[in-house]
Amino acid sequence: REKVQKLSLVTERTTSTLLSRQTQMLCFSLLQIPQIPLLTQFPLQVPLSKFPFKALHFSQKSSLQKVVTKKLCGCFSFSNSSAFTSPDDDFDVELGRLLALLPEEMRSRVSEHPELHDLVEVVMDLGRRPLARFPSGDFVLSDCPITLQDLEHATAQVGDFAIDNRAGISRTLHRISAIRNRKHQIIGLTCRVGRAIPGSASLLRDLVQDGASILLIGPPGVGKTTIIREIARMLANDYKKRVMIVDTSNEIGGDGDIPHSGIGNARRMQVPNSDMQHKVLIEAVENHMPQVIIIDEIGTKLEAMAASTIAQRGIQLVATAHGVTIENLIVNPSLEMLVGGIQSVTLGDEEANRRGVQKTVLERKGPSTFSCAVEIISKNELRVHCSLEATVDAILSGRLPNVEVRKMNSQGLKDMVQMEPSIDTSVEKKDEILFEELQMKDERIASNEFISASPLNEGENSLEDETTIRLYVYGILEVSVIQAINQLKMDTALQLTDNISEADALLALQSKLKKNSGIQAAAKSHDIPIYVIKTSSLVQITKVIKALASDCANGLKDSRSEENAKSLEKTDALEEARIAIEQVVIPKGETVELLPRPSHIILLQMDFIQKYQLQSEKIGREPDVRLCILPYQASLDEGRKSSESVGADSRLDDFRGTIGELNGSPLIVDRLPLLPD
Ligand SMILES: Nc1ncnc2c1ncn2[C@@H]1O[C@H](COP(=O)(O)OP(=O)(O)OP(=O)(O)O)[C@@H](O)[C@H]1O
Repeated sequence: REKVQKLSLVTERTTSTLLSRQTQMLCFSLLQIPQIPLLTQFPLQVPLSKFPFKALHFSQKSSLQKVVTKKLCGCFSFSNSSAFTSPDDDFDVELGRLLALLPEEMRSRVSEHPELHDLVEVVMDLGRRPLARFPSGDFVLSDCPITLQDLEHATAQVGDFAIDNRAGISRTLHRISAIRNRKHQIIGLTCRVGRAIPGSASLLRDLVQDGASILLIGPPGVGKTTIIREIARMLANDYKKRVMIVDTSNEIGGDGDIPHSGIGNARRMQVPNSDMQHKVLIEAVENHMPQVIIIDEIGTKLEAMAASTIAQRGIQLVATAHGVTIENLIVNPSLEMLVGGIQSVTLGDEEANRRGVQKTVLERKGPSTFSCAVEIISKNELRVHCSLEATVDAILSGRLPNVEVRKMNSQGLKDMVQMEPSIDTSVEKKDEILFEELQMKDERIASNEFISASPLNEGENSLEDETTIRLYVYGILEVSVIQAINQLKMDTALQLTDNISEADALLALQSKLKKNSGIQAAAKSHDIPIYVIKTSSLVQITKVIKALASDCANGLKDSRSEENAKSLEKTDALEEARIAIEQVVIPKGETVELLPRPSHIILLQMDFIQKYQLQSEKIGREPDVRLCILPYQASLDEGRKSSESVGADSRLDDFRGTIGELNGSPLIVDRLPLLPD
């Protein structure tokens, strides 16, 4: 009822008969905009019969308010119209100037779009259908392809295109970028809607206020210029700083010689062409005594050097650069200077050992140009590195940097999450982890290498502490692995070992492992599962350790323990056979009966005995089946065949005779066989 009463106030000055249903809707909507009380104070000079609304269909209240305001500003003249203006009104007028570049049909299509106020760009390419880009997606503005006349109509209304093929519309923030053919004729236009958005930098207010030099990084179109413009305004108006914008493409301060109100009291220097940006930067410092310098798009080494020089003079610097993360800058030879420069340092043996790293490491060369950096993820989310130097150092040493994730919630309030260097839990995929479990081959068991090792001790050790996983690391910095283990709070459950034979798992860098067949063979012979990562980043290491831990929880450790126990039994059985042969069968020519063993171990013992060219026989019934080593020479081919032909329940005396009959070989060994090497 209250609203209806207000409505009557609004309509009081009009003739009620002129109020169509739509007009009533409009007036009703006006009640929701803050300027509505003012409206009644202004005599309307245009009869409402000329009211231009055909229909109103707006999805969002805010859009509705803006459109209504704009329509009123555009269609009526008020005796004191300046009292009625607001930033929204200004924007609507500016948006109108961009839309004026478009042919009539396109203009009306885009004007009717419910997301008009969020319009990002209009794209016009010769011979193609024009597109309007909204945050929600692209929208075809006309089925008629763009003609040369359409392009000429648009370009005639904008300023001159500079060497970077960008132009603007005077006293607006829009950016018109041209695509040319080989004859330099314009055949395409990207018309970017520029807008000053108060509050777009509020997530960074604390840093701005503290006088931090801030580098904003983000991909094209993410909103860097919009934020930097607001920072310029904030510093100049709210903190009363002397701010100078070096405005290379006139994007921050808008086209024309009078800067846009969006930059507040900040001053702006134009740049004749982008190659001159670094010179204008220095000139700004030398001639205009700024406390703050704002630069959009540092892209070349010269610009980076100029920025670095300015920072050294104690001037607060706020700049943008293309890229997604700090790593992108570190690996960019033109821009690495912004993060302090990177150099390769060779450490002495002692220092490398102390740090637990390779001898050649990457280090930051000097102080970074900016004190902090901000990765712009989206218009509402930023990743803030409060100490850029600490971040760079962390990245270079393979650690995760400290980062604050700042978000704007739906109420426009700041949400802040402090991220300690930790695991990237969003990436749980195991696909980058190549897990390979290598099987022990039985033939290795009978090898001399196996026998000459001291597996009994190893077995004892591995059974000592069943809960601790021992990890052998190859090709990866041990400090990084230790850091990952500590982050996962697994330092008691997982320990590194230098001895591959006592390891439960091998963690290796894929490229390094491929080149070292020795390590692969060692892992095979010790039956160690191999976990491989492609890069030795902390995130990868952390993921692989989590995978290892989960495999262990699912039985790797148990199976390893079983394997160890099995391996121990095999070793024991072979050692028993060796001692029997070397101390009794050969020197004394006597038969030795071995201990009962499982059938697969008995097979290994038979193979082993065969290497001494001796005969052996199985005796007893399950579970007491055992071997007898006979002091008879056997041919390698026949040994096992002959022995297997004998029933397990035969008695020793029986198969002595049987063997004699089968082979017809002498019962007494007349020559000692050669011992294995
Ligand atoms: N907070 C915001 N809310 C709504 N629109 C925004 C916001 N920030 C930026 N925009 C819009 O997004 C578009 C791209 O913004 P802007 O030009 O600032 O991006 P940029 O990162 O500087 O792009 P480029 O790297 O191509 O210069 C513009 O149309 C701008 O008006």
